[in-house]
This record gives sequence, structure tokens and C-alpha cells, in this order.
Amino acid sequence: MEAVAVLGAGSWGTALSIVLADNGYDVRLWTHRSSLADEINNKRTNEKYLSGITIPENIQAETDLESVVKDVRHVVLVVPTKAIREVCHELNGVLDQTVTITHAAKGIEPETYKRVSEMIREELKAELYDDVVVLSGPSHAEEVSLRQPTTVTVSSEQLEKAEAVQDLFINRQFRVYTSPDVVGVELGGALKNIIALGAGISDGLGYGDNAKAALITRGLAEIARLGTSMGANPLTFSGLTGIGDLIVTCTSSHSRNWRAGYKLGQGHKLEDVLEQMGMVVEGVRTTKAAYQLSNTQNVEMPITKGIYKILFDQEDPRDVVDQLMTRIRRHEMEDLTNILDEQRND
Ligand SMILES: NC(=O)C1=CN([C@@H]2O[C@H](COP(=O)(O)OP(=O)(O)OC[C@H]3O[C@@H](n4cnc5c(N)ncnc54)[C@H](OP(=O)(O)O)[C@@H]3O)[C@@H](O)[C@H]2O)C=CC1
Ligand SMILES: O=C(CO)COP(=O)(O)O
Repeated sequence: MEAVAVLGAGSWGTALSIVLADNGYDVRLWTHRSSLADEINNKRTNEKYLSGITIPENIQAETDLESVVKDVRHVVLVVPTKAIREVCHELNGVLDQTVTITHAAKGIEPETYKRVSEMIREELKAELYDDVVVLSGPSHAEEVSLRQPTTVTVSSEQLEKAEAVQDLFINRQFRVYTSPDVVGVELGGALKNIIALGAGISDGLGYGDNAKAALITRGLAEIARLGTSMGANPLTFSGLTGIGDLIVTCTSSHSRNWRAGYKLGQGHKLEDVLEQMGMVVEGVRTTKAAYQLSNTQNVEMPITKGIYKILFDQEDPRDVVDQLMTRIRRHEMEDLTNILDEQRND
């Protein structure tokens, strides 16, 4: 059977490898840790990142990137956003054929404000890839690896490349849709992590379902405002990669972003929370990026600004909630309709 390379053996890389293995592919799962490769190959487990799951025999973990990507048509990149550029650099040195890159990371880079596909296109030599596809949607690794029903969306510039990746992953438990809106799909996936931190903080403070619903809905409003101002289709934010992912991340204790927020709401320090987590909490860096971006794009993002102040200015979460609740009175949809009107008039 065809080999597929999956780079990154954390929670999501391992879960996506299981989907591919279930679909009959020979999965070469790259990790930079030889101890983890040994555990996966010998014990068929990945206890740190996906506890309690048996890893199928047609997943082979390896530490040698060159042999992992040799002769494959598809490379699936599932390292955290922070590691994307570094892994692309390494790929430049070992790939010698053209591949389709699929990435499943959810973040925006602070300072450059780049989405993950933009970072990949900047770093990888142009002759080494024919397209960059993003895979995103409401999909906790813990549930995917138990083969529980899950839906995601893949998006790329060329529809046929998204469809090829749809073919690769789709099965009875893992339903894959396509979308042409790369910007909207990537921004929805990245920005929901900020709101998930907020939902966790709200729960940690002891607030209830009304506050959670408010965060999800007003969070979506500011995600849609920023996304639309950057060229996304506003309808994308009412799909799987927008509201879908926002719901799953804000309401599930599987979410590392929600869990980190919960601890912050209970009064723990950010550095302690991140150290204890031992897994990536993408929303922290993305909050910084989105806060900076909202200033340069001149888009109001009050919740993101509030989370930024809690994370980086040590502001008390209760004071931030108070500031949000006592902002100047607004019309619910005015900002988004203004952006759409401006775009129509351009
Ligand atoms: N977990 C989930 O349910 C989902 C996650 N995602 C997204 O997928 C991406 C990856 O997340 P996830 O798998 O959960 O993260 P984890 O924290 O579970 O795992 C990250 C993995 O990447 C490895 N890694 C980190 N830096 C490098 C590097 N420079 N070179 C090679 N390997 C590296 C880590 O290795 P080490 O052990 O050495 O740290 C670890 O194996 C994130 O952007 C996340 O938002 C998307 C959907 C669902
Ligand atoms: O993106 C996810 C689910 O769709 C996973 O979210 P966390 O990174 O918060 O665990």
C-alpha cells in the first residue's frame, strides 16, 4: 500500500496517523525523539500524548526524516505552529520529489502575523510542493483515535489537491469536507483557541453557561470581523472550522486551551500552567499575534484584548470581565456589516 509521511508524533499527529492507517496506508510517523519512536514501534502506545490507545501495526515511527519522506506523494505536517519553519528547513535538505503538503496546525505567528500555510510557502523550496492543504475542524485527537464520529474540512488553492487529501483521510468515522477558503479555514482554527482560553477562564472563575454562550457568540463575532477584513469569506465562520471548532474547544475538557484557561481562572500563573500541561497551548502565542493584528487591521477585538491583558499584563480576570461587560453600548452586528459594506463599495 502507498506510504504517507506524518511529521509530528504528538496527540494530533498520532491520531491522524491512526485515521490513515485505518484507511490502509503505510504510515511513516516522524518524531525527533528516539524514545518515543521505540515506544510506538515496540509497545504500540504513545502514553504521553494519546494515553490508552493502541497504535495500529501499519504505523511505523522513525527519527530519520529523509527515509520518512522518501518517495511519498503526501507529507502531513502536524507539529505546533512554533516548529513549522524549523521542520520546513529540515525538509528542504531531504526531500527530492514534489509532494502535496497537508498541515493541521492551528496558529498565527506573532510579529509576522503569518498563517501556517504562508509560513510553509515562505520556507519550503517552491519545487518541492505542488500545493499546501490545510486540514481543520472540530476534532479532538482523543475522540478521533477512539474512532468516534468526527467532521473536518480541507482547503487549498487548487480544489483537486484538497479533494486528493479528502480521499486520503475520509472514512466512515472521519468525514472530510472541502472548502476553497484557505484564509477563513486557517483563521477560524487559529483564533478559536483564544476564545477557548477565555471559556476556560470563565469556568475557572465559576461563571456559568450564560457567560460561556456569550464568549462563544461574541468571540465568533470578533473572529469573523478580523477574518473578513483579511479576505476570508464570512460564511466560513459559520462552518466546521469556525463555529464548529469554537464549540468543541470551548466546551470540552479535552481542549488544552480550555484547560489552560481554567487554571488561569483559578488563579494559577501562566508559566506554571504551561509547564504542567506538557503539550502545546497554541492560543497563547496566537493571542499575541491576533492582538497585534487587530491593531494593525484596525478591527475591534475586545475579548482577544482582554485575554491578552490576562496573559501578558497579569491583569485580574475578574477586572477584565468587568471591563467587557461595561463597554460602550453597541449594535450586535454593526461592525461586521460595516466591513462588508466597505468591501462592496471598493
Ligand atoms: N490535539 C488535538 O486534538 C488537535 C491539535 N491540533 C493542532 O495540531 C498541532 C499539533 O498539536 P498536537 O499534536 O496536539 O501537539 P502536542 O503538544 O500533543 O505534540 C506536539 C508534537 O510536536 C513535536 N515537536 C515540537 N517541536 C518540534 C520540532 N521542532 N521538531 C519536531 N517535532 C516537534 C513534539 O515533540 P516533543 O515531545 O519533543 O515536544 C510533540 O511530539 C497544533 O497546532 C494543534 O493546535 C489540531 C486539531 C486537533
Ligand atoms: O483544535 C482542537 C480541536 O479541534 C484541539 O484544541 P486544543 O489545542 O485546545 O486541545
